[in-house]
Amino acid sequence: MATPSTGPSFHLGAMPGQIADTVLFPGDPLRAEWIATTYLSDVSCYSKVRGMLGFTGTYNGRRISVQGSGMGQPSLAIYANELLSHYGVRTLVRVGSCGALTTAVGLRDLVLAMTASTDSAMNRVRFESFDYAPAADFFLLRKAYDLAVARSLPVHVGPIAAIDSFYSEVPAQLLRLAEYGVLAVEMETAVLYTLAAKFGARALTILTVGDHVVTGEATTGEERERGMAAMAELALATVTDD
Ligand SMILES: O=P(O)(O)O[C@H]1O[C@H](CO)[C@@H](O)[C@H]1O
Ligand SMILES: O=c1cc[nH]c(=O)[nH]1
Repeated sequence: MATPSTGPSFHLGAMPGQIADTVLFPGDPLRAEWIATTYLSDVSCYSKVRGMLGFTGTYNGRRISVQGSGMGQPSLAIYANELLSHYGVRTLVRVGSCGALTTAVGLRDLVLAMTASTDSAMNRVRFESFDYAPAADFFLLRKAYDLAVARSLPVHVGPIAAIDSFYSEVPAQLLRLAEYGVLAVEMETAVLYTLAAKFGARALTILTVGDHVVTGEATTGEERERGMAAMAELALATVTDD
């Protein structure tokens, strides 16, 4: 599907130029609104198309946008494609929630996703039988890790899994992934890293543990919408600390 060459893209209501080259990218559009209104100055909402809110403002003098991606790889891929190809975005930092797969990672800890395995068909279609390995931008990852350590945040770096089914029919598969060192599960990062690579852009996923697959602990919906300050502040520092 082509997107118009001028004017707004198919799924975002912004004119070219209204979106910054650096975008924070939460799944939840209300988390996007919370981050934008809490941390950015001179904020304007550039898109409400389908309720997938997007905002641009400034942070420490730098122009930053915050865009909801929706849940799952097909949804995120629509917005990532348009941000990268139509609006010239160069840096995407997903700020999401995840389920921890190991007791080494606690509720509310941060996880920086080094790689993202997936059961999604999106890359199988793209690469046919070849198993592509979606990976974070090394420099964003290193910056985020160093800043997290300097802030004494509970941070973990490692592989995650981006799976299509929140309500998995094969929970044993999550245990198998954990045996192979996968720290956490969410639903978007494999295609985010793939599309950033395709467009020569940088991407990183920073996650807050919102529930624990092993212990059954969980945060509230309210906290997943507006209680992820450490993650939002780390993401903003990562993209503005040169
Ligand atoms: O909190 P967000 O960023 O939406 O991320 C996680 O939460 C959603 C599932 O509840 C999925 O999108 C998953 O990846
Ligand atoms: O995708 C997700 C997000 C949070 N918790 C999970 O178990 N899965």
